Amino acid sequence: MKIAPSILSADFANLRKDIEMSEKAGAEYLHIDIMDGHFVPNLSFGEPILKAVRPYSNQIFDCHLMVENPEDYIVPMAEAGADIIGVHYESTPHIYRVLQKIKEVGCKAEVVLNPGTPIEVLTDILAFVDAVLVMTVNPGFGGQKFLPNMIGKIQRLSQVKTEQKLDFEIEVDGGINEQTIQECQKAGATVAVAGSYIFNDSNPMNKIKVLHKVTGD
Ligand SMILES: O=C(CO)[C@@H](O)[C@H](O)COP(=O)(O)O
Ligand SMILES: [Fe+2]
Repeated sequence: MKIAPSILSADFANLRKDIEMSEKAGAEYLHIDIMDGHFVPNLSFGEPILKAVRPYSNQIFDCHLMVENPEDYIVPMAEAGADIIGVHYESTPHIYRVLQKIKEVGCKAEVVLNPGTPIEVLTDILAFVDAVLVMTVNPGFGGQKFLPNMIGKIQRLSQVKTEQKLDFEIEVDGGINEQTIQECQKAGATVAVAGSYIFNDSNPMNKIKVLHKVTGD
């Protein structure tokens, strides 16, 4: 499985060091949580941080937008170095337009679902997206407990993917550790975000390696 360390739980005073460590440990993605204090009840950081760290990593920059009016952030994120831009289905009445805009600027288009949003809302856009991010906690904060009900949702999404012979990534985000990552993988997830599990440990590099190891990489 591909691993996406979430810098929300990194040491902000030593961001470059943590990012370089995560690449050295073999993490394929770097997960960047952009929160505006409106769509979710928390503020994180914006594209200046992305721009500042971009020169120090060759990882795939996976930007998870938790903002209102996501269309306003697509061009700034792409210019700052995003590779994948994830937009919440719940954050716009025009999800298809926003996903189109992401592709127009040359990034991969990812749609994100809150725990309470069923996969059926994606029926008519699944063939268009590069990735679906299934939130396995309520968005807004790191360090929350994995919601086990989300396993059935990942399974159903994976089943649709197989039946329709589609090839989007299935990403999971929230409460991922060495147990929950294996349950998500069995259900069909292909990418896992992990924040507090990695960065709250005294040996974060080892934690990234453990996640790869338990998922067979
Ligand atoms: O998008 C989010 C939270 O809204 C995440 O990406 C968190 O950063 C994951 O943190 P952990 O649950 O792994 O601590
Ligand atoms: Fe996230």
